[in-house]
Amino acid sequence: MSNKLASDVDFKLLDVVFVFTTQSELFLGRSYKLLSVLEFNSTRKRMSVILQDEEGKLLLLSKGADSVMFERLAQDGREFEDKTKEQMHEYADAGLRTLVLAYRQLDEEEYKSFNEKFMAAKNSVSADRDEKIEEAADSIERDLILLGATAVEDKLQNGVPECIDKLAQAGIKIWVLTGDKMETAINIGYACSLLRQGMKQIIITLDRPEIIRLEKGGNKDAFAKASRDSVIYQINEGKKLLSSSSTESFALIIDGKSLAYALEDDVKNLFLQLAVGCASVICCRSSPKQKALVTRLVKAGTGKVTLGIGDGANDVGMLQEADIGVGISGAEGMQAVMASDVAIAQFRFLERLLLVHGHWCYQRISSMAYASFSGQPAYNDWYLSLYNVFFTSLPVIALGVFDQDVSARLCLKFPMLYQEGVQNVLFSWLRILGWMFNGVCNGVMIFFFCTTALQHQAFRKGGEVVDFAVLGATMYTCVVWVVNCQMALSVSYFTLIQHIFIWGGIALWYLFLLAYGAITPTLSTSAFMVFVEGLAPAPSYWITALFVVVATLIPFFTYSVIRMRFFPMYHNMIQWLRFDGHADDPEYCQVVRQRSVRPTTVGVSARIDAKLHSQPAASRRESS
Ligand SMILES: Nc1ncnc2c1ncn2[C@@H]1O[C@H](COP(=O)(O)OP(=O)(O)OP(=O)(O)O)[C@@H](O)[C@H]1O
Ligand SMILES: [Mg+2]
Repeated sequence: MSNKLASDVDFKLLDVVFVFTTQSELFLGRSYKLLSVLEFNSTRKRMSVILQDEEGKLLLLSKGADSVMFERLAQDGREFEDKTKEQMHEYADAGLRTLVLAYRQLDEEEYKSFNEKFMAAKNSVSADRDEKIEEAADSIERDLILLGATAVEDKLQNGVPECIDKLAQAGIKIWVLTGDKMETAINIGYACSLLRQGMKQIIITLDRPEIIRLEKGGNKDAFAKASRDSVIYQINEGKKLLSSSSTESFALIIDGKSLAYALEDDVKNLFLQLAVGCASVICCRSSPKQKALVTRLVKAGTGKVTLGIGDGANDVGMLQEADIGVGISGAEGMQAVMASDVAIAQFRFLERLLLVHGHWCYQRISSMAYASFSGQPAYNDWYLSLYNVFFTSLPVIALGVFDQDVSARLCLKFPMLYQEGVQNVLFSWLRILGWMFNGVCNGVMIFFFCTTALQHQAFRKGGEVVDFAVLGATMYTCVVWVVNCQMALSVSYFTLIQHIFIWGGIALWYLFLLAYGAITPTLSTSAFMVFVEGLAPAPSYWITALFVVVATLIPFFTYSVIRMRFFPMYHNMIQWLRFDGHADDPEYCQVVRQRSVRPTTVGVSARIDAKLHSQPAASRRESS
């Protein structure tokens, strides 16, 4: 970095320039006592110190951005104003970062009253401490005498233009939000190829003669109104220009003062429309808050995903507002890195971060979205172990041992039913796969219903949201209910044992939760007190369980009903006899018999059948 001083700076300056290091020790044979430091921040855009020299003279020395320093000069302190401005333009055009230097002599009284105010502000612990300090500082940093300007070369990091080029090719829109002066920002825009010759620049600025005249006039209201109108007018002009040509590409450059008006509620959408239509957008002299507001505007206004990248404390708001904040660690301290989601060491690494890792992650997450690469089971280990043992096994055993789809009497009455076994219609692969499919569907439904029902809201009265243990236990409750209820739906013949097993299995789950949750947390881990303190007092647990269970049962229930009603198997038809009370209606029984899996060829019934068949078709139809 090279430090250059503006050439016409009064040589008195040499005495003061170096005092900006915080030591109060001596330079050029003089010693100064450092009395106060008015710190820099990106909103103030300036920094001052108050010194006392050997003769006891009090000096306030300030340095800062041109936009704030020039308006703080005294009427008689502007001797070098035009010359300095001219030279600063030159420096900024060359891409250098400029600072304006100014000073003022203070008298004892003034310093004393300032110091009291300043110390009180610094020592205050109220929420408006910063505003108080700012106010105190503001009151003394006035009526300054211009000394000159410095210019510092602020080099782009390696590989920035190439990186930006790659990102642009990837279809990413790039906005530059900087605290720098407009000329410097434009120059840097060229250096990193965001701007190029032949691109039409739409510049929105309040650096216009009529506005400056009003500002000097001192009527604040008139000035604010004129500024606002001017910004709206310029935005509208820009939009007209934009719509007049579809082939040219445009760059929008806006300074901080105009941005303040452009971000007002009723103007911001207009501004966004203009900005979105431009190929590049550069916001200069923006404060940290404006950086954050612009990011929010883009995020909310376009619905696009935003990424903020920055290295300084002035980027923290923006990094936190953006969907993804990337901090660059380096010369400007650690604030940006600490506020970021991802930290990198150099800007150019962003290329690899997005184009390589971004792509891979996207592709991986698309197939892993819900587990997020985690092998964490949703259920406590003991829930899983006891699933087959206590909560769901007994009804299955009861079904396997006791179930009767058709009563003994009907089995005997319709011997053809036996053919279902001989022809093995019930043990088909399709049926087995169908049951598996049913299981998977139920699992998926329970998971997604429960997570969506519970995820984004307060779970209990106190406003607590669900944690993993509560979510797991809720899902498990639904699983136990669904499995047992499906069992109840599949059972054709209820005995007391079936009832005890099915409803007992469900009751056992709650008893288990109570008992297991009551033992020490070292053993019960995530289930500790989960029912007593977590689930039971929360109405949302009971409501969720009720609705999820009913909803999950609907597909199975619908399937069973449709199957039974429209595509009955032979035993289903016989079951109907029981339900419809047709069991003793000989004609109906005859119809059922005729629908059997295979026609009978020998025996008494076959003889009757054969006889029926040999009758004329018309009378047969009658008899049916
Ligand atoms: N230590 C300082 N003392 C006085 N003025 C400063 C100091 N640092 C920066 N400035 C002035 O304040 C302005 C704003 O600084 P800020 O840190 O917000 O942004 P920046 O560093 O210029 O740009 P970027 O946003 O790209 O980091 C600078 O352009 C400069 O003119
Ligand atoms: Mg900076």
